[in-house]
Amino acid sequence: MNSLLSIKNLVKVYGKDTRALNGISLDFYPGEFIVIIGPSGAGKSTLIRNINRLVDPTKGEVIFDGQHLEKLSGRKLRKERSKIGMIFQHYNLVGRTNVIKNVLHGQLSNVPLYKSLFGLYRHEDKQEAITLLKKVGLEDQIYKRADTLSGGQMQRVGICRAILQRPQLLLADEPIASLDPLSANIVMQQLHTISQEKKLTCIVNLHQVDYAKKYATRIIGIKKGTVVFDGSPSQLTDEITQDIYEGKESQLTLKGEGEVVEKELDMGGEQSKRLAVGQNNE
Ligand SMILES: Nc1ncnc2c1ncn2[C@@H]1O[C@H](COP(=O)(O)OP(=O)(O)OP(=O)(O)O)[C@@H](O)[C@H]1O
Repeated sequence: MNSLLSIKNLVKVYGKDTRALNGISLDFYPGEFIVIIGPSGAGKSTLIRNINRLVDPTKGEVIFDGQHLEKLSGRKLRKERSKIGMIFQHYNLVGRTNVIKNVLHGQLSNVPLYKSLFGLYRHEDKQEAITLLKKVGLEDQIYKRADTLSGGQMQRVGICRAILQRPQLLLADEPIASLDPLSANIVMQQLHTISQEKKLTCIVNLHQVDYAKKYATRIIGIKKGTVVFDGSPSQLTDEITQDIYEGKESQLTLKGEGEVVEKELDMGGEQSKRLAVGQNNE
């Protein structure tokens, strides 16, 4: 099967020396529900944000639907981006606007500006927005202002908005991190159900390993900007999980040419150790 998204030797360095991604290569296939796990600072958000170019890669390739996204800009980039839906931790809704209009914003890239300004959305889009909102149990909230909803309800609106965009790929950056356990479970369940129904490829960053095991078709473990696990939920043993999360929180920094230094953040900040650097690392 051809991959929908292929990432090759992706490196991201923030500022002068914060190395968030350390040369990641991955292929993602149609219909996969992938959960990315890893400790805080591992590079999960950076990886997701490099895919849709919310963050620009320092080096490497992001090939989506046959296009090199790292090389695109302007209209071409916007066109490819419109095929990638995004769900954010803090929902990113327009609070003073009602729920259905927030969902219809998902279609903005396909609607001429003057139409969106006057709220002239296509009938079929409105119908689909209502169907989606009913599906996630928000039929009574359709005309309420978004900022009157609970966090869990807001995230379900976020899911509907991303789906109405009719994407090929759905990215979710810690979609349940701000929710209570009950709301988190509902949101994960609905995200999983809808993306499986629509046969969407979904990449989700999560801190909760139990949800990863429950919903993912494939789990990727990231540690210090490197893939340390890539397999099925049943292959993710307690030992491997412990290995991914064990150790002190640390940050990779660049020192001079080709030398990476790992700084242990919880040891007063100053204790560093030199790492062996492979051929592919910069
Ligand atoms: N905009 C930024 N500017 C500078 N450094 C950044 C920026 N964003 C992230 N970083 C750094 O890059 C590294 C990876 O961060 P990232 O947010 O991708 O990790 P994460 O695994 O998503 O963490 P968390 O689970 O806590 O959100 C960290 O060392 C972080 O401090």
